[in-house]
Amino acid sequence: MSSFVRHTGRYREIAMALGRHGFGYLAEEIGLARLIRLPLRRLRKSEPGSPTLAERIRLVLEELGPTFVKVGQLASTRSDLLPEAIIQELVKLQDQVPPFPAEEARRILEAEFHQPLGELLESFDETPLAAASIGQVHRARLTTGEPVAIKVQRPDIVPVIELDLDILQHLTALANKRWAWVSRFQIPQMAQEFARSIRAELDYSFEGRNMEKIRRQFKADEGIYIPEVHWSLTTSRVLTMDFVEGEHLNRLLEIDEMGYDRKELAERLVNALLRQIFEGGFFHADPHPGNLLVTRTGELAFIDFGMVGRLSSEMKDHLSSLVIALMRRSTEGMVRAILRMGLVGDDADTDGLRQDLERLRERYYDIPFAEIQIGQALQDLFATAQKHQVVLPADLLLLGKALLTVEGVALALDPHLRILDLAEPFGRKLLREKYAARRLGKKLFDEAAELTDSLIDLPHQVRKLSSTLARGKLKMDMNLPEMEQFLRKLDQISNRLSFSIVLLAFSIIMVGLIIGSSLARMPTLLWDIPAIEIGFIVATLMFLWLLFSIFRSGRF
Ligand SMILES: Nc1ncnc2c1ncn2[C@@H]1O[C@H](COP(=O)(O)OP(=O)(O)OP(=O)(O)O)[C@@H](O)[C@H]1O
Repeated sequence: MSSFVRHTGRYREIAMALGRHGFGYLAEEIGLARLIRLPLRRLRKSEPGSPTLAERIRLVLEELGPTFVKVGQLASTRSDLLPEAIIQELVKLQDQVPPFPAEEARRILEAEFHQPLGELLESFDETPLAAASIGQVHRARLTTGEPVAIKVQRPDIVPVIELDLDILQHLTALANKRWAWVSRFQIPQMAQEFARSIRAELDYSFEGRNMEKIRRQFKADEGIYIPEVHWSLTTSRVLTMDFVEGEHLNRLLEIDEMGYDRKELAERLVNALLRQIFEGGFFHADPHPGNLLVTRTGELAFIDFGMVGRLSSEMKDHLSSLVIALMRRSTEGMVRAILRMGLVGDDADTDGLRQDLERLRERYYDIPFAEIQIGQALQDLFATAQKHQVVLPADLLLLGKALLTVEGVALALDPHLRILDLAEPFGRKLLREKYAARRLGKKLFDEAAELTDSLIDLPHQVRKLSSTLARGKLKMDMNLPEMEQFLRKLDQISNRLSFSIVLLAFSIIMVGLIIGSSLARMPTLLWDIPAIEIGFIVATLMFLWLLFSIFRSGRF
């Protein structure tokens, strides 16, 4: 409320922009017009100039400046929440801002490093290479003669963005009170999440650290180049890094003229992103052609690490289940993996989700596996999840978006690229990690897969059950034969689990004893210790007893 009193002017700008594009009724219904005492006729008088809802949304965001443009760009990754038509418009959002004067950039550099520019740098190009909403990039030379790119933040951009983020939070809260769908679509949480990532972009040292982390991963890889950060000339408002001399990856003609093998470049690009995702668990989340260059020496360079994604080991595990399900073309498996990855709302329609996934599976069925475009397939999956109110974690959507973007760049370089061929070794590694016990043989492997799946699913099921209980919504409509079947299954799982644990313990003891007995033939006689013999007899008896009781129960 306090930000409202101090910043009525900005609230008014927002209400007017909404009105100009035909959304005056929103400002009216959440009570914004009343708060700022704006006559309703001023909100209603203008007819929207653009025909579609999606276009009008983009125009409002563009008009409201950097914070809203960033919010729109982030929202464009939420294909789980927003319809495709809106996403298509949001991806067009560009920061169309003029550069700020070089004089300002010079002043900021001198203020940050407490030295005249002439002492900090050998030279500084006054004309920026590029200007965006948060900052602009200048080419310069260090006193050592080394060429660098210096990203300088716009003067006073932080308070402007902070104010907009405050206002956005206030308006979201008002909307949340007014409409039930606002919380159903998780809009307040989404606004908070966007605010967090926009704040992270405001501190360039975060970007520097992201860049370093990925640079470390590719240190030994001569084909991939991540510029080095110059920390002595880096702060939250200034980022200094090696200058990358090269061509952006969408300059196909120039790339051909330089004599590079486009097919090999495309493969290298896809591999580099897959390595970031699956090996590092930390990836460049915005690999559009403006952020990818091929250098004069043929390396593939990534720049702009303002937006990164992380793949936690839990998510990696779920993703591998999804990969298995996709490979087996199993709708059930896909449903299970998606439900585990996402937040399932009360009104999630799992039957509808299953039916739609079945349709999706049929659509992909005739396409040879290696020709499936993985980024597009994931987008289709996420959109299907969205349709049934399954909200997926932001990092997973960033992953989908990054894959889709790279797929677009790579296919422009080489239209015949088979992305799944490149992804296959990573998928196989994921599976190997998931079922490390593979060498125990196929039977045990399958059993383990099933068991792991049931166990992994347990926390989710328990969470679901406890929230249902908390809401007092548990309906006891299980009849007795079903109950009996359920208990038998539970018994079976616990017997298998006990069997595996005992088998493991027994094997460890046996190995210990074999080592022990070979030691026994040596001069130092450990074998003589009677406790070990007694332990062996007890373990064997316990093992036999457990085997007997499991087989007697007939539920193995
Ligand atoms: N290390 C570099 N070497 C050469 N050019 C660079 C370097 N870093 C940035 N640039 C140039 O500046 C442009 C903008 O940089 P960058 O994408 O990092 O800025 P940004 O403010 O995050 O912009 P956006 O938000 O539009 O992605 C790049 O497209 C590139 O042309």
